[in-house]
Amino acid sequence: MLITGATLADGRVRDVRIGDDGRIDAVAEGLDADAGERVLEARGRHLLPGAVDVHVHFREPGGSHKETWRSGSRSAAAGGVTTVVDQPNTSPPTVDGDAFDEKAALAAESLVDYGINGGVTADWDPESLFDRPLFALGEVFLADSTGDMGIDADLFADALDEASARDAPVTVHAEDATLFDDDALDGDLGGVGTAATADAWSAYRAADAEVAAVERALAAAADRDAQVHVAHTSTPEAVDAVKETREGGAAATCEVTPHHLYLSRERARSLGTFGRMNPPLRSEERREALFARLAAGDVDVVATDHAPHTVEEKRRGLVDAPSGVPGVETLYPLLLESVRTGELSLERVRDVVAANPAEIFGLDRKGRVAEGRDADLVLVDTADPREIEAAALHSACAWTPFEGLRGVFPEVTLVRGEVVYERDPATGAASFGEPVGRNVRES
Ligand SMILES: NC(=O)N[C@@H](CC(=O)O)C(=O)O
Ligand SMILES: [Zn+2]
Ligand SMILES: [Zn+2]
Repeated sequence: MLITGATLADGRVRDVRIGDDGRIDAVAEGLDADAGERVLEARGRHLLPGAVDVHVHFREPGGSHKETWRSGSRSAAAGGVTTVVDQPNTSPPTVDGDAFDEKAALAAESLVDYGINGGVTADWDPESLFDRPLFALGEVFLADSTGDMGIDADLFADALDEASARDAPVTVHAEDATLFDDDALDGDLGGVGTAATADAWSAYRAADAEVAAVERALAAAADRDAQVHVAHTSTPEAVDAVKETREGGAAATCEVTPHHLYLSRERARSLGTFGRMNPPLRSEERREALFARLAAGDVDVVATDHAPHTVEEKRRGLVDAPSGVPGVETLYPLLLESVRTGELSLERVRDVVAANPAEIFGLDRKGRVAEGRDADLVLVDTADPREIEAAALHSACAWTPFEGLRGVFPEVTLVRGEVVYERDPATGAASFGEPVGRNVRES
């Protein structure tokens, strides 16, 4: 295939040839189509690297009423995400080789490339996990979240040792449950769907509880020479702690989610229990400070923590509703809208969703539009925003916390040269390709 006249993230206008092996053959000017070669005319549109979303929950095995590998990967493809990394809090949890194999068989339904993370619980089996093409350890839960996989400091230290011995990164969910404010959940919470409910959750899983856990996790990892990636940092303080640790010479990176960048307690009042997630939404002041760090280049990765639950589940009262919001399909769209409005540079967005996660996790064929890399590509008209509406998205959970915000959505998404998603710009009609996804740790 030949893609002609595309604008790259750095502003260069180039033709891009994709070889039969699904890799980028050439990025150059003035390439001519070979006989029989498919040509994608891209003039006036941007060609970006497919996003590498290192934090999704596709729910299989065990939660297919919330999401499946098929529905989740369709949602990813429609949002320009070409690689996803699935987290271990499924049922059964991915804590040993058998559970890994069960998940890997289901992931064969994926339209996009994927990694499968291994989890840590009291009865995990590192030997059999690392025997498999494991992506990384994580998310290792330092407090309970969906799946109740919270572990103590000793087990976390063991996990760091096991990972460090094999040069495997460790993604950590850092909150300290001993610092949660139980009083926040007492009294009248105002009922389902009200501002009081979401506010109570944010007060309960307090910002300090995250910052303390992040600092401790960074220190424990540095002591053991382990590579640590802090998932979903919701506070500017935690982002700063990661940056300082890295400047001190340790291998530490942070990730921020779109919901912590675009929603806050003040902005998401109407979400009620639909706005409950871990770590929770913070104040508008903290959100702005987090966004400023993204713009300044202090955020390493933006990943979604795509955590679908059904509308029926999210409608339960504050204490019973599960934590988590979907987001894999709106990652690139929200960030590209911020490019359109001048808040972020396109190169920054490319780096935090594609180039950086690929580099941090050692995916040397992903994350860049360059010769020799996999042709995981997104074609998008960056001047054409649409209103985000759940009805037009593809997650099985059928709702979005970003309803009504604007997003810039892909027209075409390619995984190793195969078209996995195409949207007719005139009618908006979506069509999907075959499940070509592969485990990125298998060559
Ligand atoms: N973020 C969440 O609130 N929920 C996630 C788990 C997690 O990432 O902690 C889920 O799997 O539902
Ligand atoms: Zn988490
Ligand atoms: Zn998660």
